[in-house]
Parts: sequence; C-alpha cells; structure tokens
Amino acid sequence: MALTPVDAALAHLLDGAEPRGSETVALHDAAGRILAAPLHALRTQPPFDASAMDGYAVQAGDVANVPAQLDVIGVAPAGRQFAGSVGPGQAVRIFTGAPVPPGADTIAIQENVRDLGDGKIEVFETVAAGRHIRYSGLDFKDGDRLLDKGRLLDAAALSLAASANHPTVEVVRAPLLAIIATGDELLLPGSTPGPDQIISSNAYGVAALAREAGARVLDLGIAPDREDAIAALIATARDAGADVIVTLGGASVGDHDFIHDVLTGMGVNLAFWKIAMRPGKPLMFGRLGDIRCIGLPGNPVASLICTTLFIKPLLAKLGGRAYAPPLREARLGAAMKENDSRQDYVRARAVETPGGLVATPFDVQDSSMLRTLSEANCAIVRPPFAPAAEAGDACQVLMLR
Ligand SMILES: Nc1nc2c(c(=O)[nH]1)N[C@H]1C(S)=C(S)[C@@H](COP(=O)(O)OP(=O)(O)OC[C@H]3O[C@@H](n4cnc5c(N)ncnc54)[C@H](O)[C@@H]3O)O[C@H]1N2
Ligand code: MOO
Repeated sequence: MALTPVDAALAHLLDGAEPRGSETVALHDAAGRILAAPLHALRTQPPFDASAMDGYAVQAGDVANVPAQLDVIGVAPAGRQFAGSVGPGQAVRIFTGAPVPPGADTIAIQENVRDLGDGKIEVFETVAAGRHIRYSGLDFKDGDRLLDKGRLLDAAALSLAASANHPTVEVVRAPLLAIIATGDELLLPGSTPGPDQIISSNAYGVAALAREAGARVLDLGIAPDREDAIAALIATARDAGADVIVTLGGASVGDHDFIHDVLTGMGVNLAFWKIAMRPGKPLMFGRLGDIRCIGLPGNPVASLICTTLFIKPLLAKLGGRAYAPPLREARLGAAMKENDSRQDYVRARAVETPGGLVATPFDVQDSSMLRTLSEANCAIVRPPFAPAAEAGDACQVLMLR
C-alpha cells in the first residue's frame, strides 16, 4: 500500500470532525473553554450615568468662571444615590461609581476643590459639561451581543460575562481522548524494570499535548501484546464515551504489532495505515462508529510529533477551537542532505538572530530519543524529495515550544 501523504492523512482525520454537544459550567470553571452559543447582555452597564472620579457633582455653568463658591447639599457614595437634585450654586459630594444626581452635568475632581467648611466649597478649575461622567450603557446595553459562539473564554471574556450578569456559561463539551499503551516490555514510571523492560513514557506527553488542545484525557494504562487485552481496553474506552481512542505502539508490521488487526477486527474501516512521514510512518486511522481511532507508532518521538501534527488539530476541531500547528520561516544553521519520499521532521534548535530565525538540526535523529526532543525547540520540515540544502538556505520549521 502506498504511503499516505501528510496533508491527506490530516484531511482524513479532520473530515467531519465537529463539536459534540455543550454543557453549562460555572464561570470559575469556564476559563479556557469555548462558548457554544453567543452571549448577550442581561443588563446595561453602567446602568446609570456614573461618576468616573471622586469629587463633586456640579453644574458646568456654575464653574465656568473660577474660583466659584458652591453649597454642598448631600453625598453620593457608590451604591447609594443622592435622593435630591443639584440646582444652580449647589454641589453634591460624589465618589467614583456613584450615580450622578439629576441637575448635575459634570464632576469637579476633588484635587481642584477647596473645602471651606460649613458646607461650602470653592472650585478653582473650570470643568466642561460631561467631564468625568460615564453615561448609562457606555460599556454595553441590555440585549447586546457581547461574545460570539466559538470565543475562547479568556480573562476579559469571563469578567465581561460576569458583568453582563451570567453566573454560568454554555460551553462546547471538551472531547474525551482515551489513551492505551501497548507492549509486554512496558511498566509504569516508578516501577522496578526487569532486564528486558522499559518505562512507558508516551502517554504522558500525548496527554499533555491533548490537554493543550482542550481535551479531557482518560489514560487506560498498558495492555500486554495480546489482541484480546488490547480489544478489551478499546471497548473500555468506547464505553467510557471516548471521542478519540489512541493506541501507543504495536502499529508497525512486527509479529507482536497487533493494532491493525485489533482495530479492523472490531469493525474499524481504516482510512489509512502508514504515512509518508519520518518519524511516524506506521500511523493508522479509522472510525469505530463515531469514535476516531488512531494507532500511534511506539517510538516516543514519533508518537509526540504525530500527536502535534494530527491529534491536536483533531481534538481542537472536536472542541470547537481554532488550531494550526505553529509553522515559521527560518534559515538553516547547517547543511542538510537531500530527502527521500517521506516528509521529514528533523529535531533542531532554533535561535532568533538579527537576520531572522536560524534552525540547526541535531546530528542524531533516532526516534527513540526523548532527551534530544526535549532539547529541541523546533523540527525542520523537509518535504518529500527536498534537494540537498546549504547553511543559510530558507526552510520551514514546526515550533515545538
Ligand atoms: N520492518 C519494519 N520495522 C519497523 C518499521 C517498518 O516500517 N518496517 N517501522 C519502524 C518505525 S518508523 C517505527 S516508529 C516503529 C513503530 O512501531 P510500533 O508502533 O509497532 O511500535 P512498537 O514496536 O510497539 O515500539 C517501538 C519502540 O517504541 C517503544 N515504545 C512503545 N510504546 C511505548 C511507550 N508507551 N512508551 C515508551 N516507549 C514505547 C517500544 O519499546 C519500542 O522500543 O517500528 C519500526 N519498525
Ligand atoms: O516513526 Mo518511526 O519513528 O519513523 O521511527
């Protein structure tokens, strides 16, 4: 079977992926979530003409010529409006956020006022009508559409929703990703490995990337290299309501690589198996009913690069989010040899220079090496059949951090 090109593989994954339902959450639980419906104001803000400063509510005509003496007839703190109205020659002591009393049309800030005692003040700076007044509805009016469907609920959006008097918001249901590691050689971190055993690492990075895309994660642990054991965990994931099931390892063609047979045996119609990419060649994808099933290669670097390029965009789309892997233009810091038929993601270190970003590939690119992946901050993208390139040549990089 021909290797599926990277773009075609991604298109298969994203085909038909849409948000699945919504849920109501309290504002404090809504940070980072995606609005499932437009949000409208349930009130007007400010609901009255409000003073923007501490000072005195006055008539502008009274302070056109200064100094001007006025009688203070009352007080208006925030939350308690002055009951009367302000007439000529009169002032009301007012504080930021308080309703401007009827009759007053401007605010003399207290820095420009001298208290003469006996309820009298002297204003010694003129103030134009309308100064320091926030008119009713300045921010928003009852019924205004404040936030669009699909909006990420960041700090400003959450405070706005609260201000508009919403105690809860309707957000897109976060997709559930189930992760199943496979392999007789694997043990959980913290175990004491036997001489032929290693520690299962891939699930932790895959889960972290999935959460960055807004997904919930169900880590189902490790299945031994037995078809019935792997199938049982896939059934557990399905019963738990997973939107996406990811298996780690067993995706290739060895005698102990069962994922292909397990998935097809459970009725998954594979859209592709094996892609024109390095690392990541054995990737496979298909659907079990509504559930997207992805067989990730076991090599740790392959599993994380594939998650970045394929699973993050899928989870983002299922969660109603905009996401594209972060690609940047750069220049090579070292020569690279010509590429073969697979799109190569070459771990590299990129630095900002006055002439732009310069990416230098690491010498050793074995896809088992997590230390180099954690030292890399990008992967140089080498398209299929890219010719040999010199240091200084333009290239594209996938930023990893
Ligand atoms: N004859 C061929 N052999 C291989 C091919 C091929 O095309 N023909 N492809 C190679 C490539 S590329 C990759 S990638 C690997 C991936 O194979 P599998 O998906 O079947 O992965 P495993 O064989 O199960 O494991 C590979 C490697 O990764 C380790 N591993 C697996 N799971 C984990 C985990 N959860 N955490 C940490 N490490 C894990 C496993 O112990 C192996 O060392 O196949 C090549 N072979
Ligand atoms: O996906 Mo494999 O890592 O090319 O080693």
